[in-house]
Amino acid sequence: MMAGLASAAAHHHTNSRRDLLHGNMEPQGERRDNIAKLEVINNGKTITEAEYDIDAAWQCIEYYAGLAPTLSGQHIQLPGGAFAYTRREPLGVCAGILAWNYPFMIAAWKCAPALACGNAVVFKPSPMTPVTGVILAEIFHEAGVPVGLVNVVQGGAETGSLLCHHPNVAKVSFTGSVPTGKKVMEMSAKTVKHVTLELGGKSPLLIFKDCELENAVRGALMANFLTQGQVCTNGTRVFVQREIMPQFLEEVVKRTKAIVVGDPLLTETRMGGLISKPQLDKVLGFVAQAKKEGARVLCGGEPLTPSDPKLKNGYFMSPCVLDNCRDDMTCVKEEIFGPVMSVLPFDTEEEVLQRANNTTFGLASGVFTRDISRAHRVAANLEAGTCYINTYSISPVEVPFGGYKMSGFGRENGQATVDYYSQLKTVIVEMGDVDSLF
Ligand SMILES: NC(=O)C1=CN([C@@H]2O[C@H](COP(=O)(O)OP(=O)(O)OC[C@H]3O[C@@H](n4cnc5c(N)ncnc54)[C@H](O)[C@@H]3O)[C@@H](O)[C@H]2O)C=CC1
Ligand SMILES: NCCCC(=O)O
Repeated sequence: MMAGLASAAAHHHTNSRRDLLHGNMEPQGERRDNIAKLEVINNGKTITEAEYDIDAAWQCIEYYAGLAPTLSGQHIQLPGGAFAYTRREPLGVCAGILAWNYPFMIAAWKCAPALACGNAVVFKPSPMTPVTGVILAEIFHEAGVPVGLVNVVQGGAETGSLLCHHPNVAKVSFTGSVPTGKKVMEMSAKTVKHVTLELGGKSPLLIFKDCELENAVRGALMANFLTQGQVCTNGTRVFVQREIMPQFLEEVVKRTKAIVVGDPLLTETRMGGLISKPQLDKVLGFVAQAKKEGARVLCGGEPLTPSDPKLKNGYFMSPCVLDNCRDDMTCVKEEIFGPVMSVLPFDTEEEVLQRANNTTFGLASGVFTRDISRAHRVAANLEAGTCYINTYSISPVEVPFGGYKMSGFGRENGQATVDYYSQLKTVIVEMGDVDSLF
């Protein structure tokens, strides 16, 4: 199969990539609503968030469709009239191994730049969420993408491992946990594949006393409770300057308690069910461990059964705010991947920067302050691939997304991603006689 994909990629490269991507890719109206509903059923996130994800997916495809015709090389003049130029060429077959938290959107994040750079794609959704990735592939097909250029394989670890070992796969782009990411890198090393790893995080959110408190509270909620807290960039270590801790906690707890948890297909619902029973048990286990280590549960952290009988077998829990946290606690050190916010007091900028960076992760970070100098100084000093100033959790397609440290490497979205889905060929041209020592 991979040889066929490689030839599809070559054919695609010599045709107009922009035309392929510009074929009617935008799912509109009823279709967009249906994909969003399927995403809810697939994943458990709310319909409001799922609609956002579907829109973000086609924005990504539109963006790379626009970028495709701008890809170009460089002309370099050499002594004596000789010159060189570079060509940006595809890698070949790019494999995507996906997580379950953003099934449709992440499939688009992996396909769009790969296709724009002239590659073929084969991606594997998580076995927890196999549905909507297939729809994306169908949309590509309907839009005129040649057979063999975008492919979906279903399966779990074994299928993922086959992709990482396959000699005709040129690149693997992986989204998921750190332990699996390490395995993907190791397996891909055997055939020296290009690798992008989008892994986990334990991101810090720094809230200074001079912040606009209302926005800081909103930011902290967005940083913790989207998609039931199952978001890799989540700012789950919320450092709050001691002087404003009481007001901050009062507001955050009041609003966390007001989050409507329940049927994710209803537009008024703000939190749906977690992905699986094991995930729910794992998250509740983190809350239990936090209590044991001295954290105080200010709200939530309990399994929840919505009143609607059809939801009785769902994996719901009440969103949780933990106070009295210390940096050495398990809930502060490990990625929980559930709706659990840990709040920590701090006194000085220097101290909080040192504590914020004291982690092996480095995916995202955030700062709320009205002091513009502080904001940029803190952003420069935080060890993370993204730093939000006075906002959190947005991932516009125009902007590179990816990690530092054990949160991974390579980038998705933005122009920078072209570097990770293409390779440069240098062509050197002599205009005169060959200089020879022999
Ligand atoms: N930071 C993030 O974006 C994510 C973090 N997680 C964390 O990871 C934990 C485990 O969740 P999983 O879905 O099992 O994550 P995972 O990282 O094991 O799986 C992600 C993807 O990798 C595939 N995979 C698993 N083992 C593989 C292997 N040996 N070779 C190649 N592919 C393989 C899976 O089928 C899935 O498509 C969660 O509880 C959560 O804490 C999970 C998903 C996303
Ligand atoms: N805001 C996008 C996050 C994507 C991810 O969790 O993989």
